[in-house]
Amino acid sequence: MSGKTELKPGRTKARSAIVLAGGRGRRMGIVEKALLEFEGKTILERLLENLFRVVDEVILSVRDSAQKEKLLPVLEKFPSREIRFCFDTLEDAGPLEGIRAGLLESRSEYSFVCAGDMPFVNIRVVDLLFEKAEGHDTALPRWGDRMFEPLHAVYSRKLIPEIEKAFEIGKHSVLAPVFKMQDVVFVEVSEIRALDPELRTFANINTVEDLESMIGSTVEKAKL
Ligand SMILES: Nc1nc2c(ncn2[C@@H]2O[C@H](COP(=O)(O)OP(=O)(O)OP(=O)(O)O)[C@@H](O)[C@H]2O)c(=O)[nH]1
Ligand SMILES: [Mg+2]
Repeated sequence: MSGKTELKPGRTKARSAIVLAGGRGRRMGIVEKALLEFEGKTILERLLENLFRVVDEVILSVRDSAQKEKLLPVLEKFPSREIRFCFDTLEDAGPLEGIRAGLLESRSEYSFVCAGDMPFVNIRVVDLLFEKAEGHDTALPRWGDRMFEPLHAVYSRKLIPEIEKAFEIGKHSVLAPVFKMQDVVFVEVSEIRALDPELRTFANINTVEDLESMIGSTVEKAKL
């Protein structure tokens, strides 16, 4: 473990992050959303910069090696960081397959999972989720009774067998295996708001207009 992270320099337990990037960005017209660029940086570069302030390694969960090649140039900006790729086994099975591959690759008991189309992930919120998850199975943000943020949560490795079981019975929703775990800690959005008043940490970009309205300027689409 590097021990170089900013928020908890003396931390002894390794932390990983899994960035899901294997989607096809269909709503945007098939683009690599992680490579959308604004104010001189891609979403992926922003995410890596932020995440490495609180985790020791980042796993990029992609669909295949062709996609890996497209993301590789961003990694050149992080020469001393531990960044690895993992690949889907099931094709087009959605984020749950990406999470499974990521957790299998992770060297830590706990991993923060986020979507690769979240440009504003807040490291203090990530740190809070790791703290809440410690000694439990997951820390899952919750809005009121029914809405959750399963693509912005900390999971223990115990999720892997639950994902396998979900696939066996044809379930692909991320929440299905999460709710099979015994000890889920819910983190209320009101608590997260204290660290990130506008809750930008959860913002994900599904259309170019989403992003342009958030940043108030135009966005460059990466060519495929
Ligand atoms: N590894 C992996 N990641 C995925 C897969 N499907 C979606 N994701 C990722 O999960 C996150 C949430 O997915 P969506 O917002 O639906 O993204 P998307 O699938 O690229 O976009 P649409 O095609 O427009 O639905 C994104 O970061 C995706 O890259 C998949 O099959 N494998
Ligand atoms: Mg999305």
